[in-house]
Amino acid sequence: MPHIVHVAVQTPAHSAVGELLSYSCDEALPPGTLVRVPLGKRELLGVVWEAPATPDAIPDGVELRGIAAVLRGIEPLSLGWRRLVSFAAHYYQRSLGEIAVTALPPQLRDMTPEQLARRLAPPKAAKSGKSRKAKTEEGIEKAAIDTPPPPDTPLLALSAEQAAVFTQIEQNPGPFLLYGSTGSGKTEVYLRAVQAVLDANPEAQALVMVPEINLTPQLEQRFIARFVPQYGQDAVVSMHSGMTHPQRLKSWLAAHTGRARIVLGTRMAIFASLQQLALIVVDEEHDASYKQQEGARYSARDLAIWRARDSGSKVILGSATPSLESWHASDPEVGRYLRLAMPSRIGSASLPRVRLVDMSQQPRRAVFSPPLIEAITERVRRGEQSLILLNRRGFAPVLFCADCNWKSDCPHCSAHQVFHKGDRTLRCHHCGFTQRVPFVCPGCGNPDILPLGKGTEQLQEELERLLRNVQRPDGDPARVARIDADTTKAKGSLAEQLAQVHAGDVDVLVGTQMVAKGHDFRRITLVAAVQPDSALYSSDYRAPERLFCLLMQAAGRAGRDAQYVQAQGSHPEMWIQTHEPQNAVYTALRKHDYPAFARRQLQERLDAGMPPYAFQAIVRADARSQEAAQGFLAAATQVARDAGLPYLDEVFIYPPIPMAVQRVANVERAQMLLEAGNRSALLRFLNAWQQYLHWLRARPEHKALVRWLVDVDPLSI
Ligand SMILES: Nc1ncnc2c1ncn2[C@@H]1O[C@H](COP(=O)(O)OP(=O)(O)OP(=O)(O)O)[C@@H](O)[C@H]1O
Ligand SMILES: [Zn+2]
Repeated sequence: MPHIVHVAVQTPAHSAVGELLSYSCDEALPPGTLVRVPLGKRELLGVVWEAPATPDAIPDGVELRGIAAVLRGIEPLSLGWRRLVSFAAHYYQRSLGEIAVTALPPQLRDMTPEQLARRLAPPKAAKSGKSRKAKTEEGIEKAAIDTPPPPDTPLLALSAEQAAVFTQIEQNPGPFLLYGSTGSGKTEVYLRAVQAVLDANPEAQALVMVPEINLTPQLEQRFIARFVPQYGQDAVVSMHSGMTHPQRLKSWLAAHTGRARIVLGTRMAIFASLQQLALIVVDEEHDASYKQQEGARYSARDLAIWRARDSGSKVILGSATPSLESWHASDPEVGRYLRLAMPSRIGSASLPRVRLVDMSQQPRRAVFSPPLIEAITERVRRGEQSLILLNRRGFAPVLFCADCNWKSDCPHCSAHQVFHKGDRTLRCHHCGFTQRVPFVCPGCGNPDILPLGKGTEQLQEELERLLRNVQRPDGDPARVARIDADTTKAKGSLAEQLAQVHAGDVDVLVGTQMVAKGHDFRRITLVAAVQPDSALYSSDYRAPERLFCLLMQAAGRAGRDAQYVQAQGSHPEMWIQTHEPQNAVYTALRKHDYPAFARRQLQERLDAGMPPYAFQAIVRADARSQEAAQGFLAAATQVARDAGLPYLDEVFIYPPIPMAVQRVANVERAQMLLEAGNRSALLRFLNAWQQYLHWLRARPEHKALVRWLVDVDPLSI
């Protein structure tokens, strides 16, 4: 008698197809088995979710299609992994199949059992020339194969603070929030914690997550240097979207089979199949890149907490500027996480002195105040490096005609096109629409169109001009470099540019937030934020938190090497040019007082009933017109009321509003905020609401709707 198996498949987004699809099969397939199943005219990858052990009679009149193929050779995915996927699907309001299939390596989706078998076959004896081929593969492969095995770096003696924290991690179950200053040596604590779990159990695995792997090549290198000599090349694998599909499959298989002991990855790595998981590290846990911003909008940091608890692993969240959520959870009175502090920098390095420059007292229109330029000049002359931070790339955010008021608006978005001087283009940073810069004003023919505002390109040009007569100690002219999304498009270029900074080839580095986080620069003694104020006027209640974080992380790049600073007789400084020197964000920053900043912010959140004291979700609608987008949201609210959905009385639904950037690529966007004092009420309501949203979307009166989506625990509203 045939068996019935229930399979998780990725069905077309928002189709009305249910969670699991049923197929017939001649054998009993254990749950977690990878299969290929027919769906319509296609054949898709699926995961057997439920399968009764004894054959079930197929009810009369029901006809089931058969499983097309079983991907043998891959051990079924564990119950733990399936629980994680189910939880994520349920929590983030997506289908099981979508989460399950997107959590698997892309290459598996199109592989026949034969192709997979070939892929899994043991490699033939290495032929000469093979190592050359390996060069084209990136990441750890490359590092491990191209370069001789890294020497086992001598173990650093832990600082007293590191040692105390390490002991706490050994002796407590966690979860831990490692609140360690910039340069306090958090990485070494992670390394020791990983070492401890691997030592304790010869099969144990650790998952180490970073926000963006390309931004932290140093961390990757430290893990390779520490663990590859001990456990071999296969023991450390990466997982991130910059890898090729074959490379991702390779890492995934290594993790799934247990050959990999350490997985280093970005948010996607949270779904790695790790049967012996014993420790999860989430470095820079405050970073917004842990939240996926399309498709299933999951938070890898939050899933890390869930996964650790479910699998009995330890979890360490680390940051110098924790998210307010994690800070609150680690409040001794709340006690959900154990807070571990490392307030001091390694080697008695001190945090930079913060200097606020009141720009209302400076020459009008100066991008760089004269005292800042003087301070940078001095550092160049002494051979020290400076870092200039501006979170806006391009030359100017908009071009403008003073005669007719023409502005370089994007024809497809409610946003300006940014002027890029390097290639003389106008580019929309929302939809990517690019045009040549017009020679004359398209509105009135005036030849004098002006750039308005500043971007990193302009800062670089301005600095080159201001420092043109300044010499480095070797007599060469000062060198100004820029690192942002525009200069680092080519593969490997970021690593190359960072290497130049580390080598001392650059005196002044201009960059966006890309250069502000994570890097262990050794010779930077001055960091300056030239125009940080705009974030103070944002309507998003998280804007001050983001700004404080960014500036504190940026400050953390200065004066990290105590010996160097002392030998130079230098004093690390963080400069902030502002029109609001009295703003609480800056006064807290001045004292490097994250706890004071957090206390004030949390009080405001408590008073206003905002997260972490309340729980939010956003429903967004994209449509051909703003009216249609808002109409869908209004109808969604109405249908929830008409149907008397459970927990509706505990959820506050705000009216629909246009999004801050209302139109992108000719699509109008609207959103609606939901708030509840209780997380499970919000979730239960959303779960009950979902089928109504699908139903509504299929109605003829909403045919102008392009898509709708739910974002649970949104990061920006
Ligand atoms: N016990 C130690 N003895 C000597 N040097 C150490 C020790 N621990 C760490 N270091 C060095 O201190 C520097 C800073 O460490 P690390 O980069 O881990 O800081 P961090 O806490 O992650 O800072 P950030 O939050 O700014 O990324 C590194 O160069 C590291 O090699
Ligand atoms: Zn656009």
